[in-house]
Amino acid sequence: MKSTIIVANWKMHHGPGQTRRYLEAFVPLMKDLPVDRQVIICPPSISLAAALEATGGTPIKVGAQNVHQQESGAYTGEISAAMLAEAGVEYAIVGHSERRQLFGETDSLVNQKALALQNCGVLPIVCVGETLEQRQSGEAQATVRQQVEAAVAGLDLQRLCIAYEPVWAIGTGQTATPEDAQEIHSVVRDVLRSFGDATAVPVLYGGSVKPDSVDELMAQPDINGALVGGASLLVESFQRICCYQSISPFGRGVE
Ligand SMILES: O=C[C@H](O)COP(=O)(O)O
Repeated sequence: MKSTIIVANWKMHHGPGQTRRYLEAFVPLMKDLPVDRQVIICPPSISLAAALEATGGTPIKVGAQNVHQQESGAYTGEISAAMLAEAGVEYAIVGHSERRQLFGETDSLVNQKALALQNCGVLPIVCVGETLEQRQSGEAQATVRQQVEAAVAGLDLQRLCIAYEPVWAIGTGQTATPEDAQEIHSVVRDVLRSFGDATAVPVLYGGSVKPDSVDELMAQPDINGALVGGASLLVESFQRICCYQSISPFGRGVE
């Protein structure tokens, strides 16, 4: 796996036509992408085929935003991990806070989804993060620790990404300070150590990442990439995020 992972989560934006137009403009700009970077585009399910076609033969990968935990069955509107794999999708986000808050996804369900993905050769990007209330009551570390412990059980650490996304920073323009983000990332790393080779797992930061905040965030020793929502919707801002200039005195943390 590349040492820095930049993921675009388009959420419910960009249908197939817009996906094609975006990638026609974006893909050529990635010729200047530093070699240590992996860019992953996660469009809505209906745009996965368009994204796969537009990125075919390029280093850009495509990911889904969700998956169902069962192999198949009467689950109207759902998509299985095997279907994603068959289509050529290599990554999938699971446990995004919007799924947890709006669709009632629990830690246990997130774990089942991640296991289903790994069983089909799709790499899970597992999201964790505390709410504002939890942060203000001093429970940020404990919340994230518990989410990671539950999500990672039984998973192969060699084929996993974690994304730390403080809920209060998502879509608010209020990015965590690099120091606050680093503090939680080191907690994530600590939990991962109890499961195996913690250095194998890229830990991404998400929550109002913008072109002008990405450099400092990526300079933190335990931050190995970014999960970008709003700023990934426009080609120009996402290109600037992907091609950020590393100012890290540490180098990247993942080997
Ligand atoms: O998955 C992406 C995150 O929810 C961050 O979204 P945002 O960059 O719009 O805050």
